[in-house]
Amino acid sequence: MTSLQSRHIDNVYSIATGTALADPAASLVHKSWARCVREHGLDPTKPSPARILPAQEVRAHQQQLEHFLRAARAGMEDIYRRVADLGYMVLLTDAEGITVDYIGNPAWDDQLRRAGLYLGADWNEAHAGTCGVGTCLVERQPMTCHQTEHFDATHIALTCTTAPLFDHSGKLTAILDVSALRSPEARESQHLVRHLVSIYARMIEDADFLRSFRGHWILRLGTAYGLVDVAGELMLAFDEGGTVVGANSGARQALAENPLGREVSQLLHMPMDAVWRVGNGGASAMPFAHTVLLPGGGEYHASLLAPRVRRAAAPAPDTARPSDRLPPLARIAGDDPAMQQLLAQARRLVDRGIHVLVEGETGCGKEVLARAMHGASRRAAMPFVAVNCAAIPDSLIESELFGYTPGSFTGGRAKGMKGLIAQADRGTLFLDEIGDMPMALQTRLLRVLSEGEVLPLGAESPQRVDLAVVAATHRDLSALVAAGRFREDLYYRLCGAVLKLPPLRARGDRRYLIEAMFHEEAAAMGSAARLSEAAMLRLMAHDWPGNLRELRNVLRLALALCTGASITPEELRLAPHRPSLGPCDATLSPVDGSDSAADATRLLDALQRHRWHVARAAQALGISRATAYRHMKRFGIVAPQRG
Ligand SMILES: Nc1ncnc2c1ncn2[C@@H]1O[C@H](COP(=O)(O)OP(=O)(O)OP(=O)(O)O)[C@@H](O)[C@H]1O
Repeated sequence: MTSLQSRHIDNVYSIATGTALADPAASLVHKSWARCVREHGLDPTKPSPARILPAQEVRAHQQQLEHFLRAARAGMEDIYRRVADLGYMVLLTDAEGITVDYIGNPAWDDQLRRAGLYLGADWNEAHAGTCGVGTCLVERQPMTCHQTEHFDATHIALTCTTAPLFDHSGKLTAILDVSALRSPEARESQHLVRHLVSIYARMIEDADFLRSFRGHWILRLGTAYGLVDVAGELMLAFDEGGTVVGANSGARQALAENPLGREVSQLLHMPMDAVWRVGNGGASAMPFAHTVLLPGGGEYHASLLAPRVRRAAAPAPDTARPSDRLPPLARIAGDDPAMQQLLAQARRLVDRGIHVLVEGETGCGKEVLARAMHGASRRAAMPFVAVNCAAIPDSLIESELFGYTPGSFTGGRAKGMKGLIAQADRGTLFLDEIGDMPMALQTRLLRVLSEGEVLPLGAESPQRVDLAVVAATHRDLSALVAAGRFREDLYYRLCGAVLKLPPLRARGDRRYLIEAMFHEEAAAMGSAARLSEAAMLRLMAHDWPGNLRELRNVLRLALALCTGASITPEELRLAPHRPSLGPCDATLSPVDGSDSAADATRLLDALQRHRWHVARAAQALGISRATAYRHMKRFGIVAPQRG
């Protein structure tokens, strides 16, 4: 033992046992010395050699951190390149203090191994005494343990600088350590190393964070505008519903409260559409950067990273607009406040086992909303089955919905048929025009919803079904209940939550809708035509009724007729606003006689022009097929017999 080691042992002994006064400046170290003696039962007079675990045990520790080690390795190699010439080596331990990776100069292999700066070395304070790794594990903050600050006299030649690494939930996962066998005596010589270790610890954490949440949306916030895309200091990962599922160290520190499970919009005090627009570029002059003020103070620039796993699996076509990358629900509206409120509500309902009723005028996007809720849910990969209760003749609706067993139904298929309800099992059942469902079937549907079982016609035992149900109506269902035409118990069962979709005339995001529909129509037609700004302005200013289908038809027609590179206002066939063939219910919304006559003529005319193809005629009129059928019934229009 050298005289330096003897003096060191005396010093540690007197401070750790309280016979000498601890130095407040070295309080972290002196606190640890006391801990080593009192809690870990270590004896400073008996230095012990470094403990290296056998290879098999090391592998078990490495396996626990398998994915993390890959991200860490890249960071370790990078930092090693910077410090190798100065005589340092780099090691990484797990949360128990076991060295799971290391990089050092192979020429010093023996010395490094003896000193414990080696793979498998156990640097837990309980065994190794005060040291960079062990004490950092206790204190959870970057630190330097320089030479005689070590507890064990074996280690007093070393200098070790460490920083803790945390996972997305704040759990300590590893310690990054940069150590040297020899170093200048002055502790200050390690300042720069300390900065480097802290920076690389954050970089490794963030690389691991980005890897872990590559299937999620990641909002990055940084104080330097030009750097936020490459190095967001704060990162929040969230799902399509806007719920935070991960936060990096920077975000956890800046946000004070635990962000996990909170809604990103609440946390940052910004509406969800503003969060999506960060990724979308919005109308901002700075396409990818937006400013966010954190509740606790501090102004940050933001950038939004879309999920990369899904994009790799289904690459977006070149023609995709930025909004095509948005989650399903965010895609259906622009910055209309009422729509944003409705979408926030819809997001909260997804995957909650609550049946949803969507109310809105005909053609205002009820099915589009239902599909988006399905797309945003855990059921997205399962079927979305849309049933238009008004379009299926009363005589068929029962067998279509519930299915039937072989031979149970005259005129049915020999093999029987799986009903639409069973087809929607584990997915979403969309019941459009629910107000048109016959009373007898309402009773059967109620049983499906309350018992989660469906009984096909002719079957003896029911089948279990797991359904998310979205029902839609353009009628006032509560009035139908009051009129005794809709079962009250079914009404309450269906409207676990009611979403009221505004009509087109009330929407303030027309530019967004027009762009979205134009893009879809142009892509479907393979057209490269653009919509001129003048045409866009004309469309935005038009006195639209409630129906989005009419808008789509105008765009489709303009694209079909367009001969140049862009569509001019003159190429838009905009009908003057007139009452369209609207809801049709004699008791609830009586239609004035003259309008009825005009409606009947227009409907007949459209049906004849489209050779009695009801769907096409309905499309030309801007109404749904179901609405067309209802009006046909109402006016007594019957298709001529074929053949
Ligand atoms: N957010 C949207 N973006 C683009 N197109 C939309 C959007 N919402 C609705 N549409 C279009 O408007 C038309 C009508 O939408 P949808 O069928 O969802 O309405 P609906 O209310 O279910 O109609 P109905 O009452 O007739 O059943 C469709 O062509 C649809 O693609």
